[in-house]
Amino acid sequence: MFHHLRRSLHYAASSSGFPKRIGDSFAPHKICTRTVTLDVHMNYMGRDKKKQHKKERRDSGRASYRFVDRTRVRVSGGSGGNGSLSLERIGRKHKRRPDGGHGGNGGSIVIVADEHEQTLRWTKPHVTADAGSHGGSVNKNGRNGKNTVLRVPCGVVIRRVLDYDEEWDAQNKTVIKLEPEVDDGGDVKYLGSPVEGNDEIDDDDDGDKLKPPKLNFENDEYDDIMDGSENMTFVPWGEREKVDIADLDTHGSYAVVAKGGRGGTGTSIYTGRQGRLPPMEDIAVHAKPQAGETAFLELELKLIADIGLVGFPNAGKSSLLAATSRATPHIAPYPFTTLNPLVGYVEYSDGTRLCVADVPGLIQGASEGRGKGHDFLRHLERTKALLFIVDAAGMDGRDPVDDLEILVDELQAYGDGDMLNRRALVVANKMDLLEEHDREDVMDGLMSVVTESGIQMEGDIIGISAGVTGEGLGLLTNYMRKVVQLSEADNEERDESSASIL
Ligand SMILES: Nc1nc2c(ncn2[C@@H]2O[C@H](COP(=O)(O)OP(=O)(O)OP(=O)(O)O)[C@@H](O)[C@H]2O)c(=O)[nH]1
Ligand SMILES: [Mg+2]
Repeated sequence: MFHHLRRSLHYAASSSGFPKRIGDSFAPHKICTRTVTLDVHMNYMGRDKKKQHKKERRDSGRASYRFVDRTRVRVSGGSGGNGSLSLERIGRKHKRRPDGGHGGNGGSIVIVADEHEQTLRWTKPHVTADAGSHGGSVNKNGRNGKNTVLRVPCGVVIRRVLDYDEEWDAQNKTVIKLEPEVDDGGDVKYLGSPVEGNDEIDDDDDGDKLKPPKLNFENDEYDDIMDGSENMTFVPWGEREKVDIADLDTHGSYAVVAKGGRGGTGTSIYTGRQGRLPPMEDIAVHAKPQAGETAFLELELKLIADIGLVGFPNAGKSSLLAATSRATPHIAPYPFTTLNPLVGYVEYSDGTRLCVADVPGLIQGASEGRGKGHDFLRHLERTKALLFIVDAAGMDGRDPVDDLEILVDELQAYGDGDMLNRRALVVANKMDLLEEHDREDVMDGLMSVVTESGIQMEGDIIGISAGVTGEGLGLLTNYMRKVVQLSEADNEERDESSASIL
């Protein structure tokens, strides 16, 4: 059938002055043939249609990407290539000239902060870099393996989970690999395998290939093992010691998290040396490449925004972001409409712009983790200023003054308690629903909370209507810029004073 169609196309093409044969190098002819036959395929073959449909569905899902702000990944640098043991025969004599090339080095894994990235989006649990290729005869050195670059958003903290035989050297900021212990009997054992009577540890009984015990979390043995060994250092992933190895907070900052292995040395290193070659066994030892480093990492994103919105669910945070920036957050009259932090940019006529983070609503007990409080508060840690927003009309039967008190208490209780050591704005939203005299009461109530608590408020409390009339938004955006400028000046001053102390 298709053959038939192609032929008719062929005739059509030839009659219109196109080259005659299918597969001819003349481009228009090729294009014409391919597009038309593909269309026909789609009509007659359901499979292709299904494929396209699937692709469309996939693409439509991509538009609203999944926000991931915490992930675990295992990274391994590539191993080096073997050095070549080649010896070139010279003439007819039993003379050999070493001509083996060196192995290439393995690629490393590099994590780079990129301002165009929004989320920790790759999902591979184990990322590896290219291995170096082997050296060859005639002095051919192996190619170095390519580095694998992982792009992450700015504000990612990289934590390394220490393995059972690793230790953190805080002074040099490196991970040290511990040597296996050798006991009195000459047996080698790793620090992580002090479990006595576990036959699984050394099943081939050659003493030097001791592996850490495999812990089976599903059966009761695990508890027994943990009870019986006080000095045991082998602990499951989740409970192991973690160390911060990098904080990628600016665009372009990077960290090499797993180095590639060095390539093996080829025999060409002995070219031109006087005397006999060392024994082949020795050469072979040096020709062996190094394996790449492996590391278990935890990546955690802490948004870096100029202003963070702090408020109860339904206070109108997303409405404010939508009214002042080009961001399009979901807005709806039920709590926890926003489930993932979202960033928008407020633009000013002079070209400056502010990055504002809409963080999901906080509730009482958020500082203890209630309502995913820890996950949301984390994103406020690095903001330059805070914007407290309360629902002045109390639409959910809440009281704006109580709300502000609770928010302040929660921020105070979170982490080191330094959340409130930054400048802030206090905003009363939904003012369109209030009568004139009610407005004054609310403002007075909020003001008393501000004076009692430790909020470093800039200017007055601002009344707005983010979702309906838009009143007060112009004033608010001006205040937002001012508060960020003041906060930047504070930070510079602090940096200067700390530098002068040093
Ligand atoms: N009358 C009035 N309603 C508003 C105003 N601003 C927001 N709303 C309404 O309040 C409801 C909640 O608004 P959101 O912007 O989704 O609130 P949110 O703080 O982002 O809520 P979560 O995402 O659940 O934390 C929506 O139904 C809005 O239409 C306002 O100024 N006046
Ligand atoms: Mg919201």
